[in-house]
Amino acid sequence: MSTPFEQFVKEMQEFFTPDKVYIMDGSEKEAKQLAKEAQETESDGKKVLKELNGKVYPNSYYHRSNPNDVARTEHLTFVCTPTKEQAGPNNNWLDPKEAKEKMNALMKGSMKGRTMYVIAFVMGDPKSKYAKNCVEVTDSVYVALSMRIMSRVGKDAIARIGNSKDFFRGLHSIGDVNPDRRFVMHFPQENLVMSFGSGYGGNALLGKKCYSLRIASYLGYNEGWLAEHMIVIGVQSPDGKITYFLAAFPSACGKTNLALLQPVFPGYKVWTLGDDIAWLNIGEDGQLYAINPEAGMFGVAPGTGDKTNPVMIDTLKNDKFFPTLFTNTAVNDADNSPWWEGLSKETPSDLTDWQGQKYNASAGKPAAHPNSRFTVSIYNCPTLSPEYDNPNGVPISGIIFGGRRASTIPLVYECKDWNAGVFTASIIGSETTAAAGGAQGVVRRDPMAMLPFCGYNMGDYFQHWLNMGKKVKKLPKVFMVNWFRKDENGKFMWPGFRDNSRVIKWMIDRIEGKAGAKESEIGLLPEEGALDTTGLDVSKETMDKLLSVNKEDWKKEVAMVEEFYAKFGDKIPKDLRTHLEELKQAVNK
Ligand SMILES: Nc1nc2c(ncn2[C@@H]2O[C@H](COP(=O)(O)OP(=O)(O)OP(=O)(O)O)[C@@H](O)[C@H]2O)c(=O)[nH]1
Ligand SMILES: O=C([O-])CC(=O)C(=O)O
Ligand SMILES: [Mn+2]
Repeated sequence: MSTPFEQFVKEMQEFFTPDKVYIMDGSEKEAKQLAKEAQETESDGKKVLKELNGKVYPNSYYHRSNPNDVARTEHLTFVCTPTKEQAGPNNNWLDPKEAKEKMNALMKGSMKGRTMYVIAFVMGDPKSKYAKNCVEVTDSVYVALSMRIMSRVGKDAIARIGNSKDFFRGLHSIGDVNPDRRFVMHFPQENLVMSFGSGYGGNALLGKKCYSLRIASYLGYNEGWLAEHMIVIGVQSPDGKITYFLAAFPSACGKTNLALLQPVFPGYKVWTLGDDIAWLNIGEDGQLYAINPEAGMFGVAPGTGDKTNPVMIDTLKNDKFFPTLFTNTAVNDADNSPWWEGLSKETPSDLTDWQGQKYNASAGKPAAHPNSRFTVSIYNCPTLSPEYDNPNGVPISGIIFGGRRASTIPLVYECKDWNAGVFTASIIGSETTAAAGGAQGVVRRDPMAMLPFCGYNMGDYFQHWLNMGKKVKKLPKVFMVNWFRKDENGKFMWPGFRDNSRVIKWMIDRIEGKAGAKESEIGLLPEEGALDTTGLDVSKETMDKLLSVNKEDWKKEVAMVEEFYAKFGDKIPKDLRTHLEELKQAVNK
């Protein structure tokens, strides 16, 4: 008798008709073999991987994708629930039967002439009761290697699945990378995703956004937990105490940077647990606990440098885990190493750009794609928390929400209580970034930084957040931040990056009841002098502006929120409507 896993592999082989089937064991030896294969394999007119200079970044390989396939494609991403209402206005919807017919027509036989890689993986530590079993099949060796970095792949996963039928099924085929034949279809009720026509992270590494956020959020809704677009960090203060935080910012708005933060104050240290996804459960003691289901980081390269994020540079230079991938960066031909804007002050003279052309700086375009990324194991991170693979996760004392906003949102404020925090998170607005295709810099609502990732109706999701608050014993404090406010000349007013530790320090002091706050229309702002600006090169006037509430701006904000809420009709919980009404009155007074 074959196991359900073996039966699934057989079914997939019959469906995709690849020339070869390869079941990954997850070993380093195998990864080296796959990297070799990738350097010999042609896909979309070029070799899948090119080896980079191992003396600069150990175990590093370069991948250049099709220029039409460099980011998530939200307009081609669907949640296929029995009814449209279940998916909600936050998702594109297609009837599951129709979606399958569409995908079957594209995917049947699509692996002819290729190898089908079978990736059994666990999201979360295999010892954890919160971890989930998954299988992805793909015809992309780049995806297979990326999944090895991002999750726990191979033998242990196959053993954990055992004779169970209960595992996520992810079907991925890169097809001919034609955007007209590209779709990412989610079937939450069947624990299934079908993805065709893209090799890009969020579209193709199905354990990431597709499973650990869209499908998992739906599971969490039914099972009483939360799957969130959040980092997990422990912040150690001089007395040795570690305070655990979650932080949710929309894509390309600073999560990875905060996750690897090097504080400016002596005696403070950030311990990294996760940089993109957190699963939140209520522990036996009634507290909120978080695990990071991932095992790697798929991070934005531009802007990452010695000054902004020295810990990430050390991570990329670590030789612990094989391999590290660089996708759509530029290449410095002087030493065959990856390069991107912000890595060094000077642009190297001998660059090949992300599209494989000799770089000409005078054309005014960046050499690396704005959404170029590295894929690196979290075990390479020198600040990895010893609690990272604690099967119970870590107890959370603070939740930070944020967005990218040139105006309106102060540098930081605290929400009065849990429900005010849920309300504040539900109205987050953020300027769109290069992490998703389409126009950039447009303010849109992105509640909890989950707009593109919530696998069900966001009205129900807000209610689920409120319900969780009723069950958690010692509720975390909730904060809102904005690192991206700009002055009249379009310059960032706050230096950001390492200086963000100043804001975190205030939060710890608030949690401990040591720092002051003053009431405002939107929540609690740091009291005069409560935010430590020692050694900071920002004028008092700028600081005051950063911590101010402009009622005219907020009137416009409220109007945008009303418009957003209206899309959900009576699915918006009453409590959130009341909060909105109160905010409206406060800013109109
Ligand atoms: N001005 C400013 N830029 C920042 C700050 N933190 C991060 N950035 C920049 O914002 C971009 C995205 O940052 P990341 O930390 O990679 O974003 P992320 O939230 O992890 O993104 P995803 O992986 O897409 O979910 C990078 O170009 C960073 O250099 C900050 O405090 N201030
Ligand atoms: O996986 C991805 O697509 C990259 C990412 O973190 C995001 O877009 O939020
Ligand atoms: Mn993300």
